[in-house]
Amino acid sequence: MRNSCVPAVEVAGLTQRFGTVLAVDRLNLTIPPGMFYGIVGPNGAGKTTILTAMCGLRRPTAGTVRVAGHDLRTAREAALAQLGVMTDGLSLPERLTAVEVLRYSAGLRGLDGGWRARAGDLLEILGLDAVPRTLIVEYSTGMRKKINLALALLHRPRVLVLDEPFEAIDPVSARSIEQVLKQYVEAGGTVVLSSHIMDFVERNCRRVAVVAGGRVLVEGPVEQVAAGSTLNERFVELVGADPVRTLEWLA
Ligand SMILES: Nc1ncnc2c1ncn2[C@@H]1O[C@H](COP(=O)(O)OP(=O)(O)OP(=O)(O)O)[C@@H](O)[C@H]1O
Repeated sequence: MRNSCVPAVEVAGLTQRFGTVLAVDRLNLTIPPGMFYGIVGPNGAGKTTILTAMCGLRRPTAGTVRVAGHDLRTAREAALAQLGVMTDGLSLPERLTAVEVLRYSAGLRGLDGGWRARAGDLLEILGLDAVPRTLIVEYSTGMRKKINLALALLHRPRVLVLDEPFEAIDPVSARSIEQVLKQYVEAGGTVVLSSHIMDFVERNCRRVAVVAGGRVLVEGPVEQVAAGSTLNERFVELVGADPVRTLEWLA
């Protein structure tokens, strides 16, 4: 049985330096299980860096990350077993087809035969079943995103970490992915995602963290963070948007 008291993800004092750049600054986040959680922020805010540390893809300068109670430093294997990850930085076996990649991943993870039915469902929902012979190397950006999502879900992880899941995804596929994520959360899974699509975050996420300069500006239930405006308006207000001066040379 899943322990509903243990946070799905707990980030404490997370700090990431890249030379002189302080990308994440002593960040704390606690994400309860069964949560649809959004991280938003302007370009360069630190979202990808936070999610990368959350998935154990980079060892942070300081701080700890626990996934379903397992510390990524001291119980890495147990923590990673709970995670499904979709981020652009992951490399794929380029000379395989979608089914072959999924079979390869199922083998690496030692999954039982149930993976085949799940793979079939995922490929159908994501529209990748229409190109069964296409190699990954021939995939478009959006198709790569979709196969990464299928790989992230194949082993039925407890926590799904998605960096910009809708970037380069067409609107029809985006709707399918949104429905899959909703089902996943309804079934008790936790989604943590970064996005610039405020409508999506407002529609689906129960809690949101607005980050800038590697720090959390505000965090809480989406309606509370939006504080009577749309999330988009509140975001602009929090992050600060200077008026754009007139560019005479455009005339
Ligand atoms: N590998 C790296 N080496 C050096 N600096 C990095 C590296 N990765 C990120 N940074 C810097 O860290 C800061 C945070 O970057 P990050 O990619 O996490 O932001 P982001 O919020 O995901 O931005 P975006 O919305 O544009 O994707 C930026 O100043 C960026 O230049």
